[in-house]
Amino acid sequence: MKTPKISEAVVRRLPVYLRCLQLLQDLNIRTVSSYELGQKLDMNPAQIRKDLAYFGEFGRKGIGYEVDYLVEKIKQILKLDRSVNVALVGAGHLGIALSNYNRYTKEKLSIAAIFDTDPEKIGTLVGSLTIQHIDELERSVQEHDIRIGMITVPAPYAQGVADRLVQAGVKGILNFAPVSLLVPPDVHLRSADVTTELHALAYYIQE
Ligand SMILES: NC(=O)c1ccc[n+]([C@@H]2O[C@H](COP(=O)([O-])OP(=O)(O)OC[C@H]3O[C@@H](n4cnc5c(N)ncnc54)[C@H](O)[C@@H]3O)[C@@H](O)[C@H]2O)c1
Repeated sequence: MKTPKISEAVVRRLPVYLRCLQLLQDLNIRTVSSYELGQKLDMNPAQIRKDLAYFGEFGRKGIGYEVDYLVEKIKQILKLDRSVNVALVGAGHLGIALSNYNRYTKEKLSIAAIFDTDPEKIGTLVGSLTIQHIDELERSVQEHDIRIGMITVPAPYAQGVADRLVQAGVKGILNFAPVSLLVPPDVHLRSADVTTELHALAYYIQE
């Protein structure tokens, strides 16, 4: 099935639905209505129905959505029904924590290679992965068909790492370094930053 081009806002909401539905699966809940999903996610049920209707008629009147079916459909839409290999660059405190989390994930999306420049770290194991020198990046991206790069290096090195990931053929980058990066228009860049989130929260909690 060829999926239609969908807005970024919808692409961002689909993983939220997916995670909620997978929690329902864990509880052996077979069907769910848009109203119940809306309650769990603190979202408008009409918005949820609209988002999901965009990809086909998943729900049934009076029954709602079949959880297993919807999980599979959303995975298909997000292209999570096939393997997505991720490279992690920077095997420091944050990089190792993220790699350890990776070992418990049920998804086909997983960290397939880890890189660093520190000679003391290269050759050591993180779970089942051996930390490789950054110079192995290009070869490894080809070998493992890596599509996404995660950057967990200190800020001054992040742009250089992004450039290498792009050069190697990576099409998505998740940047954790506290710096704005430049990438070509065909590369999707997202940033995750606990500090800016805390700064924004600080505004709301003052007396
Ligand atoms: N987004 C967030 O919420 C968040 C939270 C914590 C830390 N951070 C950021 O994540 C980054 C890593 O933090 P940390 O605490 O893990 O640091 P760390 O010093 O423990 O680890 C950084 C690692 O990057 C490696 N490195 C340095 N230059 C490299 C290069 N050019 N190529 C490959 N590897 C290289 C280092 O050898 C080291 O192993 C920093 O930029 C930090 O500011 C972000």
